[in-house]
Amino acid sequence: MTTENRYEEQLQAAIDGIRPFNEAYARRARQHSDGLTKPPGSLGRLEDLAAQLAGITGELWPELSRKAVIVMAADHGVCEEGVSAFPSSVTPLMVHNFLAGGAAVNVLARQAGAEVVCVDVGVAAELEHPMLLSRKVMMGTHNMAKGAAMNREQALQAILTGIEVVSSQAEQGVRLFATGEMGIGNTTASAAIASVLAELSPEQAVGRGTGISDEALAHKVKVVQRAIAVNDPDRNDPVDVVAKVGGLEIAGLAGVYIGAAMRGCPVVVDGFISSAAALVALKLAEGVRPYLIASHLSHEQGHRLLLEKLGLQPMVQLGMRLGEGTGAVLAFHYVEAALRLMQEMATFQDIGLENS
Ligand SMILES: O=C(O)c1ccc[n+]([C@@H]2O[C@H](COP(=O)([O-])O)[C@@H](O)[C@H]2O)c1
Ligand SMILES: Cc1cc2nc[nH]c2cc1C
Repeated sequence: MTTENRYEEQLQAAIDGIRPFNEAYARRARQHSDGLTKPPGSLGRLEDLAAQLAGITGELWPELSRKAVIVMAADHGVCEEGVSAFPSSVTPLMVHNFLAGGAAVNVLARQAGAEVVCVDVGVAAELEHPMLLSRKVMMGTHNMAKGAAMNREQALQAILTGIEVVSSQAEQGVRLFATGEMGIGNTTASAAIASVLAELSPEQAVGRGTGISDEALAHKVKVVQRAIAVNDPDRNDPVDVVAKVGGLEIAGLAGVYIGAAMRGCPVVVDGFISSAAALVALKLAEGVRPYLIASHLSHEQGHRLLLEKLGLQPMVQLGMRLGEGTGAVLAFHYVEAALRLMQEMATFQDIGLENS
């Protein structure tokens, strides 16, 4: 059997292993929240979140205090087309920053009591650090405007890496995940994926990323159009799409969603890139859907339409467009709030009001 076939089989086995959502527990959580000392439904999305968490875990108020953001890092050959405001050399510098604890995501993770797990799935520089998970599939992708970003085997390897990282974290006791990424050029790859898999036009999907000019934005649209024309990705085959016009960190994050669903763990989706990865995961395995929690609406132009296509509703809009998992880690506070309300609020029965 070829390596590629072996990877295909491993991915299929993971997809087949996704745990079904427990509707009965979601209903029980709703009954419980209706009995709490508030008008029914008055805690809005927090009540939906509590019901979702119960359905995911099969527990009324699950213990989710061990939490981690998985930050997948990789580089993009398409950067040679001039699609980002920053050079690819920033990617390894930011990986060092994550490992030293100095990036925005580190600050927000410390505040939320979460671990930052940094994975090199394809940074175009040699990286070594005791805290870095070195899972390099290749030294950055090829330029998708000229040919496939990677081959199918590499895309499968990156997806399996995401599944493996989440499984190992879950085995170490982590129960709540967030997705994050670092990769100069990855809004171009994400826009191409959104164009093909969510059927957005490149004009709708392409945004300013790290902050490009009007002129560079028009050029970035053309680069995405060219990448799709040159590679002709098969929209019915998400692995083909992420291989030809995607990125290693995006494939890795698709694996993170599948791995979380296998392990019965909720996973909070960050911004535009993390949402493009969620789209790949959902096209691979619809069973991932109930495990996804959208966090924020990114300032990146295509994010609103992409979330609509995904059927996900973000909790907040803060004008953020950083990535790294920053928006998702902020949303850990809402997850914890939903659980604490369920667990700590008095019921009508407690205060002597039986039939509210
Ligand atoms: O998460 C988002 O919505 C988001 C929006 C714009 C930019 N980013 C981050 O910026 C980098 C990609 O931007 P660019 O312009 O290089 O494609 C990458 O490291 C992302 O984490 C992230
Ligand atoms: C400095 C910097 C930090 C980032 N974090 C995520 N993407 C980024 C892009 C840049 C340029």
